[in-house]
Amino acid sequence: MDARALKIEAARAALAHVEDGMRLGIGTGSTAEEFVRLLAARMREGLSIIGVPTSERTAAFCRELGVPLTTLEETPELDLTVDGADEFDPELSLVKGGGGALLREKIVAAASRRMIVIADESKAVQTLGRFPLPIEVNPFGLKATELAVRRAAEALGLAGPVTLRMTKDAPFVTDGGHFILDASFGRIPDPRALSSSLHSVPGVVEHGLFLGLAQMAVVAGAGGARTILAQH
Ligand SMILES: O=C[C@H](O)[C@H](O)[C@H](O)COP(=O)(O)O
Repeated sequence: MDARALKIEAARAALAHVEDGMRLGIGTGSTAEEFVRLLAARMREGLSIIGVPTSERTAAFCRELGVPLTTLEETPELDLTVDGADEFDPELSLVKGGGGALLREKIVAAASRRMIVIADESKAVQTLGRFPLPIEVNPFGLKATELAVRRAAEALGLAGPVTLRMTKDAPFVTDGGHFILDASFGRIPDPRALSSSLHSVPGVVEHGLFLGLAQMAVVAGAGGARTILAQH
């Protein structure tokens, strides 16, 4: 199976958990887009849901395919969020934000009763940190915030390049108007400690560690899709 087929497989398995009338958080990224395609097809057969998109990109894609959308202002409580991840560990702690949507993704996941992660086996790790951790920061005071992030990480024994995410020749700007620092710490043995440490840095808007948010992952590999349930 090629990479796209695996994403479709995971998305299809997650779609089985979507019920008529659900208020859905709809993730961002290439795997989430496969979910939107399948969701739209199921809706053409009669399924009725309302979705809250986790990014402008997902919103545009949903509109293109006719998936009805609402906002957290109108619908502040959701039944289920289905989203991709950049990596996940055996406890279903995640790193997200490779596509820059981590802030809205986290707000939407936190507003949902359940979160299902859809991924292929390449995203599975024993310890988070192989994928550089995206940290969303306010553009004001960028250098000072970057320095404080490095110091916060160093206090936990973490080090490595922290780089400003760029598009061609300008900083990448998130849907919220912020920048992203990608922190290559290599290994994050205590994600909870890093999470609270990063949250204490003024200028850090959010980070891509999703802890205790996902209840389930459907992970597609050569032998089909397997389900992982979180213990929390
Ligand atoms: O900001 C982007 C999101 O966190 C994505 O869910 C994540 O990057 C995974 O994307 P993909 O399914 O394209 O690998």
